[in-house]
Amino acid sequence: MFSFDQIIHFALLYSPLSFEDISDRLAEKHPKVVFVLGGPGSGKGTQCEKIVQHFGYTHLSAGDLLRAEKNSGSENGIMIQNMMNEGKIVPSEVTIKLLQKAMLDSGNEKFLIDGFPRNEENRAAFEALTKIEPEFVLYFNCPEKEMERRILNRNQGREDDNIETIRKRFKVFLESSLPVIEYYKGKGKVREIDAAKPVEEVFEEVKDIFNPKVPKDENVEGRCMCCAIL
Ligand SMILES: Nc1ncnc2c1ncn2[C@@H]1O[C@H](COP(=O)(O)OP(=O)(O)OP(=O)(O)O)[C@@H](O)[C@H]1O
Ligand SMILES: Nc1ccn([C@@H]2O[C@H](COP(=O)(O)O)[C@@H](O)[C@H]2O)c(=O)n1
Ligand SMILES: [Mg+2]
Repeated sequence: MFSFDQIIHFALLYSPLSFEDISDRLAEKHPKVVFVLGGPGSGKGTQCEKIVQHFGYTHLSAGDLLRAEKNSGSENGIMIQNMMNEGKIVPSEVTIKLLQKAMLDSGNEKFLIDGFPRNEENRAAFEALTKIEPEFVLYFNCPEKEMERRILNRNQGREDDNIETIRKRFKVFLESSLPVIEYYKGKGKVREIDAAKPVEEVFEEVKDIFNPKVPKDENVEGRCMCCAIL
């Protein structure tokens, strides 16, 4: 037998549901979304895997979804391949539809959306179509030289992990993605992390964000529980 989520998945794949239909179904789930941003190679995917293990989120990488769509032989495949090879940002409606499908498919309500929104068009379109406001934005800040070193050592067979495309991706990050981070800074939503440190040290900082320590109440410190309550 198929689960409710599987039925929704097939319905989305094989019927021309509008953005409004998909958005309504998603809104019913009241999803909790964290955007995960940072330059190419800053460690977004690496840290997302760890957050999933510790905090029960579903990780959705916009880049991974686009790569899967390209490989599926979809009508958008060639366009996605060309954009990725140039480090350019794929039109928002393509990426948002993939994200929405994946969110409905997951059966979860907590999502790490990695590598999205990548530009102002992504941000505004997602907000308009889904009406979802992120809980916060996790920003992995890392020097370009370190990101370049990491990507060139990644060895995952990604076609865009070559020095020519890497430089283009850095340029797009500076020109189009940083302004999105600034936008969310203006709303007090950015949690910035020093991503140049080793993986486990970065994750220590990440954990504090997802699992904030309860601050000690100075007035209560040093008193017994009954005095503290009084
Ligand atoms: N803190 C770290 N220190 C050293 N290497 C790291 C660190 N974090 C990730 N890496 C390595 O750097 C490479 C890039 O990491 P990852 O794929 O997580 O980056 P990303 O931000 O998702 O990149 P992209 O935007 O290109 O998808 C991987 O090979 C990963 O193992
Ligand atoms: N919102 C997005 C995210 C990604 N892309 C394209 O995918 C490439 C790889 O992305 P990663 O996050 O996996 O590095 C990226 O360079 C873009 O071409 C996109 O178009 N829109
Ligand atoms: Mg990644």
